[in-house]
Amino acid sequence: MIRLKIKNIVYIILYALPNTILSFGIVYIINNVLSGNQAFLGDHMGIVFLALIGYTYLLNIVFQKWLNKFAFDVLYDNEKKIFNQILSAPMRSLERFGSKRFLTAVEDLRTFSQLPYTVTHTVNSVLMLVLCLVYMFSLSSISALIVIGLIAIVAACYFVVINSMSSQVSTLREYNEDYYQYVGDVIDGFQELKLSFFRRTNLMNKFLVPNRDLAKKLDFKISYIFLSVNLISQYGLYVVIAVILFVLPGMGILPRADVISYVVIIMFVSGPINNLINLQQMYTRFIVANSRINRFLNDFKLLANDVNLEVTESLEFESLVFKDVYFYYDEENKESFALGPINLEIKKGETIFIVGGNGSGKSTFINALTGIYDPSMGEIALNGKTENIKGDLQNIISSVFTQNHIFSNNYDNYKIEGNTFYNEWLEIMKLKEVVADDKEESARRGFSKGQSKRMSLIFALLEEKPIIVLDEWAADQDPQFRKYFYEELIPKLQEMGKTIIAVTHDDAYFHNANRIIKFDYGQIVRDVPVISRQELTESLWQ
Ligand SMILES: Nc1ncnc2c1ncn2[C@@H]1O[C@H](COP(=O)(O)OP(=O)(O)OP(=O)(O)O)[C@@H](O)[C@H]1O
Repeated sequence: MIRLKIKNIVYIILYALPNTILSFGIVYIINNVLSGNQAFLGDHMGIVFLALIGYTYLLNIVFQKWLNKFAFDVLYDNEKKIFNQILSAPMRSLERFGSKRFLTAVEDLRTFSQLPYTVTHTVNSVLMLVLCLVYMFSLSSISALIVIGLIAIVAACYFVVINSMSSQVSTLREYNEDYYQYVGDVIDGFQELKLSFFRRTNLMNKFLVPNRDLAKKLDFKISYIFLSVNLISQYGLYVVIAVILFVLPGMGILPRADVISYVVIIMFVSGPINNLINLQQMYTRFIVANSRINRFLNDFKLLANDVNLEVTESLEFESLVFKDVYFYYDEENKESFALGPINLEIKKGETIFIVGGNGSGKSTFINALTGIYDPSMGEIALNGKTENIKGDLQNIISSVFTQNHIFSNNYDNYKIEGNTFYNEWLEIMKLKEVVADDKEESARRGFSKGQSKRMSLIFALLEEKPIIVLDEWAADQDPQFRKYFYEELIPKLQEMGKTIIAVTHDDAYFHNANRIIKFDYGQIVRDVPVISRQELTESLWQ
């Protein structure tokens, strides 16, 4: 997800070099003034000193601006990318990997808001460290080597511990993914949870509490280790200072006169070293977040035929033909449920009821028909065309699914305000008293299940597509409205020239279709025209 281009590296170098020289100037002046170097005690040195501070400040501001832009590009562009990816991903990917992956990817991305702070501090700290080491070498190379050796030991201890942490940080994220699943269950299944004491306590005691306890333990362990390691670095520096004060001069390696410079340098560099150590945990988090986002982008990768599915022009519908179409939920496991072979032709203006027992494959068939599932085998021809028809299919079909959803905003191209068709259908759907006006917010308020299905059907009709697919639409309607739907609304939709494909269990109204297709074990076991009610019953159930 994050790739440093040559241009970015050049920017960092352009910032780092002058910043290094200026910062070095600051340390150099401090040291020389402290050691009483006459050349540095004039009045002008104060002005030079302040000027250096001013320049480094300005340089940092300019760099911060560039870095912030880079980080915000990464953050906000990837937010859009992740949204686009999830919207373009095949339904099967979402079903397979779970929608919580989307939530956690969005959260992982937020980690990168810390990127500018982390990078600036890292660059500054590394430079300061390098400069101070160079300065130490210029005073006494052997002492510098010993000090570097000591710092390297402290750093090595640190990195060993940190490296062992990334898998634990990753495990913590997995606990949090499960946690989000429970959050989703509480939001979506609140009623069911309210209804059952056992369900509530089991969710709490067997899932949420163990999950949060494990997460807390691990989070605490990770924070504790990070904290301990940070303390090692701080106290390690005191050890280094002790060596400079008491060991090196005693061994005659470091002249007494240079001890002050060494200590000042070490004190000066302790801030950057601590920074680098503290920032490591940010890098660990970045690495984990980056690899998780890459995994998300990879798992939900765009399928070529899902990209650029756009409405180009309104398309006439003539026929839809399935030729030996199969669909497997699990391609590897041939024992699992399979739809197919499906062979059928749907013609313009037909009213087809899809019937069959639970789990017989009706909804799976609807998903294949609407292009939501790609067939595993076989061919679907729309108006005789078989290549790249997915976009066309979606341009001619509107649908109300079993679990309909009324969006919080109007994401469609129609307007409902002042729309006579909309107002007319509010009357037809007997929603006029429920929805007082034709404002968007009135159409998107809370409804009863049956009312929300009626509203979804109005929205589907507003799309003005020739085929309308309804999955158990009438199941949530009261008996009166259900009768009204089959006996008046369906004929009205037929008059409008719609091709209707409706999944239904309402056998009392099967005769209101032109054709009944019955599924069993994923296959079409009956495909009968409706001639009379009597004949229909015989041909369907015998
Ligand atoms: N997302 C899925 N992943 C794996 N298997 C699935 C998935 N959705 C459905 N199935 C399986 O596919 C089979 C057909 O399910 P489908 O939902 O198409 O049946 P249906 O005829 O619509 O049933 P119902 O009348 O209960 O709505 C079932 O065995 C079901 O378990």
